[in-house]
Amino acid sequence: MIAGDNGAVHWSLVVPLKPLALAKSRLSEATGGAMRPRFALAFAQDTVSRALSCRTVRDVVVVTDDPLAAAELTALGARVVPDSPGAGLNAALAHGAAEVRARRPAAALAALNADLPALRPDELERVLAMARQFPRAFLADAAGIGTTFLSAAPGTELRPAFGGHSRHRHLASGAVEIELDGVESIRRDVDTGDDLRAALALGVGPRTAARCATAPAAWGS
Ligand SMILES: Nc1nc2c(ncn2[C@@H]2O[C@H](COP(=O)(O)OP(=O)(O)OP(=O)(O)O)[C@@H](O)[C@H]2O)c(=O)[nH]1
Ligand SMILES: C=C(OP(=O)(O)O)C(=O)O
Repeated sequence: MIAGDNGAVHWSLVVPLKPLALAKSRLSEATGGAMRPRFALAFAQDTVSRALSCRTVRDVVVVTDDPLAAAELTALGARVVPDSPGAGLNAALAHGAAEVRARRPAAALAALNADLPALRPDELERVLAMARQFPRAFLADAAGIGTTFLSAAPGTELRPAFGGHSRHRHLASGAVEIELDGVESIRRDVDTGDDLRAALALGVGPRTAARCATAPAAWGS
């Protein structure tokens, strides 16, 4: 386990991101098809930028084949690796986790969705502090059906089972559910227009706010 000066674990986060032209398909109705990739990029930029600002986050590895997202997220300080398995979300996460452990076998790592534009660093710090107490731990999404965060302590495989009703699958796999009050920003993934309105109510990062400001009537911003 890598510990900082004050004994805090330093985490590697693995963030999966679909090619922007395909990402956030359920948002099309709310944003229009032409704008949807830009929203998907803004969500990822706000997620990665705020995750990188956490004191206990050592690095963020983004798994994506999208060239624009790769350039923009590299500029923010992320390390981008291609989605070489090309076999969906869980294969991409396993690949990202293997990339982290190839460099640092004793890394504490966690998967984090790229669609958390309201992410607050203080809330992520609390989730990470709780997660370090368990071999594997996860946070359910705001709906209580899916998952937005899954961690693996050093020496433990991530074994991601994201997609659809993943909360149940992660519980069944033995991962511990993190039940903390006041971490809504990490649970608020954005799939639909209603999700985006909920994220805006929590307070989104600057790139998502700027994107919503181009259509204030739709988002009330
Ligand atoms: N690298 C990679 N990331 C993926 C893949 N599928 C989903 N993701 C990412 O996994 C996270 C959770 O996925 P979803 O919430 O379903 O996002 P999405 O697939 O863009 O949304 P929909 O098109 O509406 O299903 C998001 O950060 C996605 O970009 C994949 O095949 N490869
Ligand atoms: C990927 C997931 O769900 P969604 O596609 O609904 O965000 C999940 O919650 O595991």
